[in-house]
Amino acid sequence: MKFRSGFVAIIGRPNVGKSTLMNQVIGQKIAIMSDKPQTTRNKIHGVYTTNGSQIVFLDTPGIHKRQSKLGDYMNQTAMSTLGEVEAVLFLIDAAEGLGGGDRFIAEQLQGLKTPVILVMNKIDKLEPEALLPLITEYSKLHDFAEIVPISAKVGSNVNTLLEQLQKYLPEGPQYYPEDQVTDHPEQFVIAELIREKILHLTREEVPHSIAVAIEDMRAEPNGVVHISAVIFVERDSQKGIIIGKQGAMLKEVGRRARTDIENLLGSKTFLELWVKVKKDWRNQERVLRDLGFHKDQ
Ligand SMILES: Nc1nc2c(ncn2[C@@H]2O[C@H](COP(=O)(O)OP(=O)(O)OP(=O)(O)O)[C@@H](O)[C@H]2O)c(=O)[nH]1
Repeated sequence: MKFRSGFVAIIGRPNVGKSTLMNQVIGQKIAIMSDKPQTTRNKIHGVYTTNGSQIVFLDTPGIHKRQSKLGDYMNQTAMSTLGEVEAVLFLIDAAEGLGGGDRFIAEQLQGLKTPVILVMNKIDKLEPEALLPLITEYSKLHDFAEIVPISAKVGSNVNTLLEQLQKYLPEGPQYYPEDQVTDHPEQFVIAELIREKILHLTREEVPHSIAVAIEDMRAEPNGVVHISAVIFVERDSQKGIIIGKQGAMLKEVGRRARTDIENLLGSKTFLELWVKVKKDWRNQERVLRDLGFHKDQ
């Protein structure tokens, strides 16, 4: 049997469970999960390899209505990906039902030749009898190639989804070694781990308008990895919240992030965190580029 391989894009509103699905498929914590929308901002390749096939997942940022220049970048990155992949997984939150956000995405899919699979996620939160009417409703949005209800969190029906996807894979090479699950540099994952801790710990007080940049990362001769990271916020008040009373919040962010980073790297880590205010960074194109967002990525 010939080897089959291909690229599959995951799209959907923020918070529908794209990262959770990616993690369920790959079985490792690479995409970052949070209860706050828009935590996934760069494309993360998750690679799923079996004996006869390989699927490279592109975890595209949430396609949503334009709000700022950052929103623009996210949309463009996502849309340009869709024409180049074997299939698109359009994830929706079945527990929330059909709303303006999903309709907006469906509109963007008009004219797209790539097969789109509607993945109805979070069915663990749904009464079984609610599923069929929901399928009927969503079917009107687009001519979907398949409709697959799943629970990414519990893992139900995820295997069926993977089996369905095999159909769309052409004969092709094994792009990545089978033990590789992501092609993102460790530094990106580390920055996202730090961001995740801040979002979790500060809850509603700090919006998702924070960015983390790894300034320096090197292994000391004794094997300890020294990492220096800067947390960018938009306002002095946000800086105060992240630092906390006598630095307590920043210390806790660092403690939790370090634990995860040590697990990721498999070595002892010294983590240094700085907080800087960059006013209105989300609307400054140059700053966006400095932080690694590119329109043509
Ligand atoms: N009950 C339930 N919760 C889920 C399921 N999948 C995801 N969630 C939860 O939904 C929230 C958002 O999940 P994420 O995977 O971060 O969502 P996302 O689409 O990657 O979000 P962005 O990165 O903002 O685009 C988390 O709290 C998940 O635990 C599911 O199948 N069932």
